Amino acid sequence: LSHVWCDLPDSLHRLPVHPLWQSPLTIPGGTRQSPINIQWRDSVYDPFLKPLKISYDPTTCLHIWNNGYSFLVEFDDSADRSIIVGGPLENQYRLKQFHFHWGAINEWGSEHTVDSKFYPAELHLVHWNAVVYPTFEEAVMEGNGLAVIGVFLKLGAHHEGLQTLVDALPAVKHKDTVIEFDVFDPSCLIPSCPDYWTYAGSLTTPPLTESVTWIIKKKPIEVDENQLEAFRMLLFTSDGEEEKRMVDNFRPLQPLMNRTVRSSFQ
Ligand SMILES: COc1ccc(C[C@H]2SC(=O)NC2=O)c(OC)c1
Ligand SMILES: [Zn+2]
Repeated sequence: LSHVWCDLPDSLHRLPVHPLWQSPLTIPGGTRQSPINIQWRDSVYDPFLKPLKISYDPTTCLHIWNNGYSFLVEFDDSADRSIIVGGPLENQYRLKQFHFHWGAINEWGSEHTVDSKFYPAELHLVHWNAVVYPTFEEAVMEGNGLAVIGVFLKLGAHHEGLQTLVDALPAVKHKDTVIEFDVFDPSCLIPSCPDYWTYAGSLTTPPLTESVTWIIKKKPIEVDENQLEAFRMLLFTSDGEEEKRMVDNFRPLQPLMNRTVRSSFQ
């Protein structure tokens, strides 16, 4: 795919939301692309799925960074201090970063859909298999390299835990800005209900590699309108460039192809 990216005129490469990224493009020959629609009635209960065990150390939190696609909260992943284990996973995986995808309006914004319904936003907590692979970059290229927990956000009550994050966003309004963010426990963003769906998929931004075990929580978290609006005030563009609001940073749905979505619940 790298040849596809490099033979586009530079002007195209510089678009904040790369048309190829937004297109229904799947990796040529890709058989496990993400995101997908989760058809509840087609998911298969797997009694052998374990509960997902989440243990994050809030002091591993490093900074918030606007990378021009989303805003990322990054963690110190130099040791097994913030990890997940169990669920569909064979190994434990280390937390590297979390970020969100959202829409310009509340009618859409999530990457995955449930019975073709969009949520206004979706949280992705990105973990990598440091048991088997020496670096994150290598894990990104391997079928069992990454595990991403997806959490849907729905419009409702104010979310206290999210607000500490929202209060920091004006400081990372522009692409390539970063601020220190040194104590945050992302488990406050994960519903207490243990139910999830899981399937084999991919990154949803370039390099789109098919290295992600997706764990999508059944229950959404509730956030209020002001908190969603705070996401929409971020910019794709750098300071000094013509402002483009950071909205609709989600990839189109990809074909399920020969995959089954399993559920941890009946
Ligand atoms: C070079 O490695 C990468 C590149 C991009 C992402 C972020 C993608 S993947 C996802 O779930 N959502 C996103 O926006 C990544 O995350 C694991 C890893
Ligand atoms: Zn994502």
